[in-house]
Amino acid sequence: MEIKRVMVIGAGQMGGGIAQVCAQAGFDVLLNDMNQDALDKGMKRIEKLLTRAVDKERINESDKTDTLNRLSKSSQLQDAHNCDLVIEAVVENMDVKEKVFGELDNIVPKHAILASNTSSLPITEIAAATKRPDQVIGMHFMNPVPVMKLVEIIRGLQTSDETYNVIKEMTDKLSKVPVEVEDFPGFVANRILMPMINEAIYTVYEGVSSVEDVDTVMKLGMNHPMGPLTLADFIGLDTCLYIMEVLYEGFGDSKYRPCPLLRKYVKAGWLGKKSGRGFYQY
Ligand SMILES: CC(=O)CC(=O)SCCNC(=O)CCNC(=O)[C@H](O)C(C)(C)COP(=O)(O)OP(=O)(O)OC[C@H]1O[C@@H](n2cnc3c(N)ncnc32)[C@H](O)[C@@H]1OP(=O)(O)O
Ligand SMILES: NC(=O)C1=CN([C@@H]2O[C@H](COP(=O)(O)OP(=O)(O)OC[C@H]3O[C@@H](n4cnc5c(N)ncnc54)[C@H](OP(=O)(O)O)[C@@H]3O)[C@@H](O)[C@H]2O)C=CC1
Repeated sequence: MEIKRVMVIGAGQMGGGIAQVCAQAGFDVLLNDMNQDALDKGMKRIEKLLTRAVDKERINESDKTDTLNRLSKSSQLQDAHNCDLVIEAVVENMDVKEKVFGELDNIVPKHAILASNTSSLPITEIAAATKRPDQVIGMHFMNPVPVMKLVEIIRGLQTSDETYNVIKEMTDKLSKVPVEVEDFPGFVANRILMPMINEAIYTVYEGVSSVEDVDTVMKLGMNHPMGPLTLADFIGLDTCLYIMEVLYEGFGDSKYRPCPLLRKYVKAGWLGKKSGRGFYQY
């Protein structure tokens, strides 16, 4: 099966990045969000990043124009009726994802593949919301999508070899590096990363050190490009909390309990960079 037309659902920080790299790789892309404001902001951000790439001479003006011409906005799921692949990047919530996949299953053509950019939720369960579980797969991009090379490809229990091979080939075309991962909570990336971020939050919560100092320790001591609390703000504290909850529930092990300070910040609406306040102010 050849993929030509792609819909990306959710015009947040991940959906926008995924739509951009797909359009840059030559695919026709529909960026979908039910929130018109998010859609407009997502498109503007893509344009800004492409302009920056032109300024840095990584692409030329006509690459930028061609990429933008391959991108369109969509506010209705029905627009997926002629797409070969849909990549979902809405909020990290199983009920919302199941609803989106259930609806998509009745809209997209028979041959279409449905992928989720979920960072931790079981692909097998998302697939069960459709009548095509063999054509459902996890395609977990890293943030910021245009910069990070990795894509975790997660096979659900019923994902077919054909679906896996099409998505692996697609990932290669996006100039990303695929790593095949089994369907377990948090996959590989977040099973390792998120407990580290949660522990950094506990370190502040227990008064061991300040936010700035925890970040400095990990930046200068371990050569991490960002300290864990800056990274948590960058990912989104809501997303960090949802992932910790998936790990905690999925493994039933207290070592994954989310730090109460993380819960408190999310309840306050301090979601990190995207809301203007998290461990830092933006
Ligand atoms: C939660 C999950 O499910 C999984 C995840 O994604 S976990 C998060 C994984 N990501 C990380 O760990 C990111 C860690 N941070 C980094 O690697 C770096 O700090 C960074 C790449 C984000 C920024 O790098 P930096 O050297 O500090 O800053 P800067 O020089 O401004 O940026 C480097 C390049 O990245 C680009 N960039 C930075 N932020 C960007 C963004 N949000 N979107 C697109 N491009 C971005 C810049 O344009 C720049 O490219 P050019 O040099 O070509 O202009
Ligand atoms: N942040 C990160 O670093 C990473 C996140 N992910 C995963 O990517 C997904 C998205 O995360 P992220 O981009 O950070 O989140 P954001 O909050 O930035 O964006 C989510 C977007 O999806 C929209 N949305 C929510 N529900 C629906 C729906 N039913 N239909 C259409 N659009 C909807 C939201 O609209 P509104 O604002 O109106 O709610 C918002 O625009 C999550 O599953 C997350 O776990 C994966 C890798 C890294």
